Amino acid sequence: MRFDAITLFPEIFAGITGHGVTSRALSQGLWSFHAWNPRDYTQDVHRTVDDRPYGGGPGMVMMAAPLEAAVRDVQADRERLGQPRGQVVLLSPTGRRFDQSAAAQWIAGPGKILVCGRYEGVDQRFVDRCVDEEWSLGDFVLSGGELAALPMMDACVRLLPGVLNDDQSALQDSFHVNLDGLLDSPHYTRPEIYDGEAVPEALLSGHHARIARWRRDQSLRLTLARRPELIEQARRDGRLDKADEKLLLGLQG
Ligand SMILES: Cc1cccc(C(=O)NCC2(NC(=O)c3cccc4nocc34)CCCC2)c1
Repeated sequence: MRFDAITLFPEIFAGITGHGVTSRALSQGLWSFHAWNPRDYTQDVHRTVDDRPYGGGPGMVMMAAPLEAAVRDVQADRERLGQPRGQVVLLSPTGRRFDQSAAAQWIAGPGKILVCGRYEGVDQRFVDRCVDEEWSLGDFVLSGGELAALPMMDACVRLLPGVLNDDQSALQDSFHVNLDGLLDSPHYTRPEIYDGEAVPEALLSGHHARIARWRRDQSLRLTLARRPELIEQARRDGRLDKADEKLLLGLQG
């Protein structure tokens, strides 16, 4: 899988290319990454990439020409290497909401060309001419599209075969970080007593059935409290057993 990013701040991508499982996967050739800076595609001495918005208003807008020139260069590079074209994605607050199923869709394809906006956004003529899809990380204000691209790329790379080892990928199965769509139960590690606080006794018992029951109960309690809609979904999917329903009945009264 190949990711390309069109970005004024390529160093931001060190967040995943330089650290952790995604960095190792990169060096193992399980995916590849190329950053392309629109500033390298300017013609003027000041290397201008932004300008004031027509119609007035605050801030600046990224100009179409440097962005388009960068995208065309990426496409030429992919073509030169005999790689498939790949969709041009604009990270944007007006885009489709990214989620785990989107990550699964993305890795099924040849790899996206991610256009990261800065300032107030990008010239619409660039969007109309070059952008195939718009995707959003969520409804909040960000300083740049890079800060949405990173988590999306991370979610995709983790799904690639060979990136995670077996037990890590077991956790990876459902995006609630839990095998059955509920929120994960609390985690503990050494020391057994931390500043006077002990580890729940069930986890020290060595009884696997008892440990599994404790973890399940904790997941149900936490999910009921924070994401009750996931309980309903699990119920509809028939993923709650009698013991689960008994506990929930006790909690919901
Ligand atoms: C809710 C809202 C409404 C209007 C503007 C903004 C806003 O934050 N505008 C600033 C920019 N935001 C994003 O790119 C961005 C933001 C949020 C999620 C995203 N998912 O992908 C890219 C994303 C656009 C150009 C530079 C950064 C946010």
